[in-house]
Amino acid sequence: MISSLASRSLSRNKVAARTATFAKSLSTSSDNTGKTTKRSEPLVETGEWAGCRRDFMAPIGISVRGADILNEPLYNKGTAFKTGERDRLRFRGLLPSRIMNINLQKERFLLAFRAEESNIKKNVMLEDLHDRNETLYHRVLVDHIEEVAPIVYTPTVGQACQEFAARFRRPRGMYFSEDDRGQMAAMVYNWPHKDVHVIVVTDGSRILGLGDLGANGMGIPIGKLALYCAAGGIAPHRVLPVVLDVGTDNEELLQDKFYLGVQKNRLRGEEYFYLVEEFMNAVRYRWPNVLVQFEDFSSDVAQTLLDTYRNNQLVFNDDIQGTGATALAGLLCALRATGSSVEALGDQRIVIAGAGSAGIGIAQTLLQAMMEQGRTEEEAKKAFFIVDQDGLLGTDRMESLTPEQQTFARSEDGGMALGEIVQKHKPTMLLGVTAVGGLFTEEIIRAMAANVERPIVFPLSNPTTRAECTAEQAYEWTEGRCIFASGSPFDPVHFDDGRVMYPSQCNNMYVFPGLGLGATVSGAKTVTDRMLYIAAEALAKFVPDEDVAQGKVFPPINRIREVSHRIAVAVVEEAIRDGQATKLTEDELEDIDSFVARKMYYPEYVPLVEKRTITI
Ligand SMILES: NC(=O)C1=CN([C@@H]2O[C@H](COP(=O)(O)OP(=O)(O)OC[C@H]3O[C@@H](n4cnc5c(N)ncnc54)[C@H](OP(=O)(O)O)[C@@H]3O)[C@@H](O)[C@H]2O)C=CC1
Ligand SMILES: CC(=O)C(=O)O
Ligand SMILES: [Mg+2]
Repeated sequence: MISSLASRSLSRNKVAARTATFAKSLSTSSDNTGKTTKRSEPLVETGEWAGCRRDFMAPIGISVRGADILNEPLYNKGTAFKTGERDRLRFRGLLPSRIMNINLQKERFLLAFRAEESNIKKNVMLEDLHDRNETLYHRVLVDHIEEVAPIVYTPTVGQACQEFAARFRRPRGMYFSEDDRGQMAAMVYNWPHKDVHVIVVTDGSRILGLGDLGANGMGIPIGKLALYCAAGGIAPHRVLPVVLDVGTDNEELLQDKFYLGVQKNRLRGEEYFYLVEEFMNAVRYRWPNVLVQFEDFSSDVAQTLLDTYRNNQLVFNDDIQGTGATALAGLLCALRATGSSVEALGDQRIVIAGAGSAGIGIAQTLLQAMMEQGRTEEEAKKAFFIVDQDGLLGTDRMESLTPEQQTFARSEDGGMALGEIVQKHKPTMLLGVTAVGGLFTEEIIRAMAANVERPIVFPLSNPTTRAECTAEQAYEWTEGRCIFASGSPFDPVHFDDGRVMYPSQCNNMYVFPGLGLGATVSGAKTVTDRMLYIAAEALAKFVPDEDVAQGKVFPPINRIREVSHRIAVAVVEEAIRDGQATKLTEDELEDIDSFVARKMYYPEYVPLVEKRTITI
């Protein structure tokens, strides 16, 4: 598949183009918000990845005045404000005299951060920084993403959501509830930033594998958007986290006197969909080109919402589509690790435990990939064994299955339990998206290992407590033979004989930032299935053979900006092929790598000027 897709990609030598891009990207600069300006002298190469670092920054014109600037996290630089700027912006004397640079500020923050042992307290420290100084916050994320991602994202974000009300200090994002019906188009103007590019919205109904957390689910859009900025290069003033607060069916929250959301049972049926529709119209009214990412909606509404908007608005569902693309990339690399061709995907026997948003999203994406490789749908479907709480999806219960699940229902063995399926059908791949921690028992994993030399085991549920098995268990029960990737990160596993196993993280964080960047900078009108497929292909290609040989089937997290750049370029190219790219000029079309690189926000301090003194 990779080779067939490659032949369809734009006809140019990408390696040569990337080299040329580096030189070219150095002769333009950005105002740190993606706006580019021409410059006559090239910069000195910094040794950093092309497009990431720039030593010239156009000033930002701000309307905030004097001391208020210090309380505005998007502009605040704290002790890094230089003397001239303190004078010019009229807050000289309000900061201690010593002037630090961003690296020293970061060092100081990390010292305290690393001294803290509790991950949830680390999350609070980071959120406090987010609320004080966004540039420094994002710089910490960019430079230390591997260390910090598990704190702002899974697994710690799960606990942050569970304790959201108790830890609430300052608001971030927007909330829309039934009481706001009829007001939403006006309410969106309360958001202080006029150029929003990406919204991540949840209704809190299925937060990771933790169930219905209602309005406490706000932690998820905040965490996802932090990754959009740090990993995907979307500027922080261009993202908006949203909770549709339609109530909760979580009894504990309904009784909790400190719960911050609407304390009623969930809105359902027509009224629910009307509310979502009003929200979608409102955001589209103020920001016509905004990308809306649906996140952690329970499966009874997730597919319907996606189908309602996917063909005429710029939306995607991360749990269905982003996860599908990510899993496809990981499984293609896993095939490489077993010594098989990626074209052998359709020859696999794939058991997916979990038939909800993620399980069916993965199955649909794999099915599409097999068809790209030349299988018919009928042939490709035979590879799948999908299991829910009632066992294998079978044609004997078609009427209780969704249309998407029906595609994968098998005529034999309907209702068969997971363990029996593994014994009887000898799968080569076992994926878990059930949110049931420990579902992959020793017996199941040992049965996989008895049938296949290199079993592929992906327990993808989040957070860590919900993983179907741990990395240590999977490696131990397969004598180190399995290829392992999990939704939340696990540490390397050391065997007594000196071998070290490297678990990978298979999480949609590898896809959504680059996908969103590519879709927004190209001015795409919709997110097509093909864009997701191309994103998967770009991600899979990013993993070098040396890593694959060690069983690593995803790139290291600390290369996520490069991954996002690569995915965004591929998405832009696909948007062009598909006639979807509405924003690109001739110049930009000529060198897409450079264009995308220049659009990526990089967190560093830019000069600030009061708006009336300069026209920006
Ligand atoms: N790694 C990643 O990037 C991602 C991970 N996820 C994770 O995947 C998990 C599921 O998410 P999502 O699909 O949206 O959730 P859903 O609630 O939509 O689906 C869960 C599915 O698991 C099934 N299930 C529950 N218990 C069992 C069991 N004991 N045996 C077999 N199947 C069972 C449910 O069956 P039934 O319908 O019968 O109840 C349902 O089909 C979550 O933990 C989430 O965090 C999600 C997206 C991305
Ligand atoms: C990763 C993700 O999107 C989830 O667990 O829901
Ligand atoms: Mg999710």
